[in-house]
Amino acid sequence: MDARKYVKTALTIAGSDSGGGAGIEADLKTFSAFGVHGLVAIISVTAQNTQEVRAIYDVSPEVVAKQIEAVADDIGVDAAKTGMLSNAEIIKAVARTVKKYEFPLVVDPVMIAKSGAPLLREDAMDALIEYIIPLATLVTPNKPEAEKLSGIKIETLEDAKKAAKIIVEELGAKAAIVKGGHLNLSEAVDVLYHAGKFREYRAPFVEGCTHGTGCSFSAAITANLAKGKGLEEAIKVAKEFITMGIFYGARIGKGHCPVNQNVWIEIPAEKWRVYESLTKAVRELERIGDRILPHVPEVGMNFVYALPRLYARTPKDVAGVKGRIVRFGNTVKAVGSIEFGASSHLARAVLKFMEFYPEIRSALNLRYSRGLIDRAQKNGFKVSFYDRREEPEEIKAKEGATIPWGIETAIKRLSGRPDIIYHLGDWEKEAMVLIFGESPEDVLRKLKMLTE
Ligand SMILES: Nc1ncnc2c1ncn2[C@@H]1O[C@H](COP(=O)(O)OP(=O)(O)OP(=O)(O)O)[C@@H](O)[C@H]1O
Ligand SMILES: Cc1ncc(COP(=O)(O)O)c(N)n1
Repeated sequence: MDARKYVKTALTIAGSDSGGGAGIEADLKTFSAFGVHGLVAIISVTAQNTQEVRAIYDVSPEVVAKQIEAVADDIGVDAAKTGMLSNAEIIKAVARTVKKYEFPLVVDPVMIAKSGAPLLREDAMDALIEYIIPLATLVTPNKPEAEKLSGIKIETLEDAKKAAKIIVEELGAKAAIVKGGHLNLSEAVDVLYHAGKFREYRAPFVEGCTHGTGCSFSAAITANLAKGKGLEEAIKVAKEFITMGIFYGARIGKGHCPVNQNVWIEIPAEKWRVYESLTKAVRELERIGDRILPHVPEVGMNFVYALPRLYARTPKDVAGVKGRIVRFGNTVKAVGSIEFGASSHLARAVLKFMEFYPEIRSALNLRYSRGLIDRAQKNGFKVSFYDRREEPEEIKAKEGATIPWGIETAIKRLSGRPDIIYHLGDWEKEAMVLIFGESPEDVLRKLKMLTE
């Protein structure tokens, strides 16, 4: 068995961005996110950050060609993309070299960086059109790039369609997708012209980070082509990938912050870690159920664990026990399975806590008793509380606002991070003790100390 055939490879022919947001760096991270081995031919070194491009140093056309040949001859290329190509001599060398091989080629016709710096010389535009576009399996221009290539002004979706068609029928690309990031529409719509037909890809406009969107989007398409997906399917996956990457963007630097390519694998991986860890802890809780029994509230107990702070935004990002944990004979039992979004109250308590202390991602609730609080204090835990009778009217009137208000009030009351927050209840509201910790294991450790 030759295991090598299970590893797919994608090549990026592009410039390096020292800020790690766009170019070669964005492409490699994207390839990794899709489980594809990344290969590179660096055409230029840029000294760049989120605010500006400070210097550009182009690699010689011969060395660019040699990089492509070195990897294609030995390793093999399942799909390739181009990004920043900088000058006409590099463009000609790239065209001459890729022609010798048969891999699909995605062309991202990078012209100007988000920060405003030109990444393609004015006099290289004709070379791009003459030598590179006809070799493209797909061209991925944004609005200004599509205007330059097609020669028409783009304001509407219809204009974007016309431009995509011109790039295919007049410039000789196999397909073109005009991206809607710079179009003033209500959604981020990209229009593909392929095999004589149009297809639209839509996603909501999201707030986040957009440096390197074009690079990551075209790299995601390339990675999926390398994995053997058809063009339209590869674009569909790339569109999902880029929307998530923008939404959970890496908020670094003082200028345009970069897309977060890690999200694609990090969220599923973290979800699994959370699930495994909470499952183990709930099992342990059931094992020591006899001593927990007296502390189970009338409304039942829950045990929650949130995704890391960057990904924890709503109760859907927090795992808990469906149907809660209840008294059962002489022990306690989880009613349902562990699911994300299974808890509302406790999940909102943890989400609020994480705004102050991002490392505290887990919590469990017990019935209040003076004895528990005394033992907590004896064990050296930091204890705080809130009083529902002090809740402002406007908070009371807002659905779901009491718990976040309570947690914030309790945290601000104390100097330092609480381990435990309690409240004494109110009309028809049971008094409760909440134990917080970094992980379910940490919460269990505290719980054991309180109930020994
Ligand atoms: N705010 C946003 N929300 C959702 N999708 C977006 C947003 N901005 C851009 N996109 C999408 O991201 C992809 C890249 O499009 P964009 O037009 O930003 O490319 P670009 O200008 O070449 O990117 P860059 O120059 O930053 O590398 C497209 O699918 C586009 O629709
Ligand atoms: C090396 C390199 N390649 C491409 C871009 C375009 O990305 P953006 O438009 O997001 O700045 C860039 N800034 N740097």
